[in-house]
Amino acid sequence: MLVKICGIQTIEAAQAAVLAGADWIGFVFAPSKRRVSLEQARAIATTLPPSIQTVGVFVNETVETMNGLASKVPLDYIQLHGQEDNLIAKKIEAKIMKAFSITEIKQADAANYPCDYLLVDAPRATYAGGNGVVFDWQQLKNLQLPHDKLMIAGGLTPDNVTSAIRLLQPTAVDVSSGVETNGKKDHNKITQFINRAKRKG
Ligand SMILES: O=C(O)c1ccccc1NCC(=O)[C@H](O)[C@H](O)COP(=O)(O)O
Repeated sequence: MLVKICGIQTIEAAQAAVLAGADWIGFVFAPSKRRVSLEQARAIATTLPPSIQTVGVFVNETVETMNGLASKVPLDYIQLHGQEDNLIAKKIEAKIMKAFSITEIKQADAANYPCDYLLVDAPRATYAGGNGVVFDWQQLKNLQLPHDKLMIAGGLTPDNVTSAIRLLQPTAVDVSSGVETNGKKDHNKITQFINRAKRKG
């Protein structure tokens, strides 16, 4: 099981994710309480070992801005978290995670989207993502999405991640709010989440 810890804003939180065995850390460049600047993301990225990959999260951003940040941070993946169409994805100069809200996803659109991972998230709320809301997993189970590209998110926590994995059999899981305490990344929760997702300890 691959794990992405999203909304990283400090070197300490990034190191906790690295130590716990995360596969990706996410930097949010969209409107969010977790938004980071290019400089913040770059300062964190320079401390990372090659074992972990970086993801930049964007919502309906211009291709020029996304490709610019991908080369400057640098970013291994761009996560398209808005209503970006296939043509946008084809112009991205990084690997791609495409996020779909469970209320907007259409099976054919998702299955044909040119991306490395299909991320299914909860409905948009205050922000496009990172709202800590669980959706009805049965709705996703009813869609026929390729399991080898499937990533799930939306209100996952150390307590529910095992059940979500058992039911949906994704390749990867993604979390932000569920590994925070009082709005800050909680290193113990990061470790617990990753251990449970990867069935360690
Ligand atoms: O995390 C954010 O603040 C955010 C804001 C705007 C767009 C996307 C955002 N996050 C994207 C993610 O990949 C989150 O990990 C995902 O939405 C799950 O978040 P959560 O429900 O808080 O675990």
